[in-house]
Amino acid sequence: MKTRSSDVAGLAARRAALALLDAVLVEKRLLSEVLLNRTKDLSPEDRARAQRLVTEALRVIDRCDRMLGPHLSKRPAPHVMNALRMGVFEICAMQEAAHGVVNAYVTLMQERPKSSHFKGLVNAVLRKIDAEKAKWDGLPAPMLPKWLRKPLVADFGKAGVAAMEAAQAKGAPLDLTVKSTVKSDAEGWAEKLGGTVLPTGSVRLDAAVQVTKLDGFAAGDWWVQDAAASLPARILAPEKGARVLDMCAAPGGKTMQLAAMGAEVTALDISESRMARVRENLARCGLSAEIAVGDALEYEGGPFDAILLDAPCTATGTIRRHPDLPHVKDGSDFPGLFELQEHLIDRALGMLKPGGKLVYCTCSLLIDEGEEQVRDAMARHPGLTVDLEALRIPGIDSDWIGEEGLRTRPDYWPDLGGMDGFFITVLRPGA
Ligand SMILES: C[S@@+](CC[C@H](N)C(=O)[O-])C[C@H]1O[C@@H](n2cnc3c(N)ncnc32)[C@H](O)[C@@H]1O
Repeated sequence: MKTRSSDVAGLAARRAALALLDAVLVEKRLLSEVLLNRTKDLSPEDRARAQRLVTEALRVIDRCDRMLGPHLSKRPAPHVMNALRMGVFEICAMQEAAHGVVNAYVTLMQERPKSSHFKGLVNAVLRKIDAEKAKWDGLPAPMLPKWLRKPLVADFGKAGVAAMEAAQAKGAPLDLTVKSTVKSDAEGWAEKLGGTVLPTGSVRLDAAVQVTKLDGFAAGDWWVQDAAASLPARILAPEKGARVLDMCAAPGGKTMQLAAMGAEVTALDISESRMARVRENLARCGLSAEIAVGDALEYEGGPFDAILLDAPCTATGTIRRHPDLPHVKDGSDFPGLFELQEHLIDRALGMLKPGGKLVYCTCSLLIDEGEEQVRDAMARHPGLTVDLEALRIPGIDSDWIGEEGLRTRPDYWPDLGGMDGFFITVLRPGA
């Protein structure tokens, strides 16, 4: 996706955003899989703009379709429909001046023979949308697709799911984990970067900042990590020198927390390419860990004082940051993940020293990947217990802790900007 010499300001980013929206909604590709490749010829500013446009539009695509519905007697081809959606999003949600938006999407329609004869439709519909943009604020919050909504309603009720959907539509702020575990350091960085310290110790900034330009990034004084994602390592809280296996480690946020706490960490992951990011992150932050690439189910190591198993999962707890996920997935690969989680738990329990602990977590909203996994593991491993006391760390509301572990949700901390959905527990094998 190249910038063309004839492009007016903003057109290159819009062209890329539209191509990315096509990739998600038509090709069913995750943004993380296509973003770098499809924006590689753009300037860093245009790439950031394209990413922001498509991500924010995806959060409210449902609302864009509601605005468009009355103006379309039949749905046009996907590329045209996506251009209309981007136009509605820019006019209604971003409050951009309509003439610039209309011109941009009409120009983009003209660039492809198959869409060029729809330029009149795009022009006419977007102008009508501009005339009725006041309706936008009254539209209901976007709903999750049925395949995901149904199991969530069964677990959290309709009101619970509606609260999560409202939180997901708002997006996510940017959270940092400061390298030191001393609270005053988090306060110092919050002051320096214009953020706030959250009850659990992360520093929260406005999401619109460019991370790599911030003070402390290059020096590795902190790294980006959602507040909820920082909890498993805070809960594991290793003693200095403890042998800890981070069993599914890449890209390494939790490895770095554990290493910064003084643990002797072995970071294991099946993906060589993702492991390269762990190496880079450790180097940037001046931290060290033993690196192992391989399948955790076949890994022969240990025994360990503690194991962190941040298992591969549906990532449904991160939809506020990854709004492409519900459009790309359909739930068909979920049972395979649940089975893998079960095998990984069994493997982890077999690598612990007597008296050791397993911190199991998933960035998922599904009970099958959290509470249900714990109940099943207890049935398979007589004597296995949940250490609920270990979950009671500063900033954690005791209402979030159930019999099987700690559950966070996107609608928690509503006044602070929410948090990712996670399930975290501490398991201790019997003697
Ligand atoms: C949720 S991510 C881990 C995130 C990481 N703990 C962090 O905080 O940055 C899950 C990871 O599991 C890895 N994975 C999947 N199957 C695996 C297996 N059989 N053995 C080891 N790692 C695996 C994936 O490559 C992925 O990096």
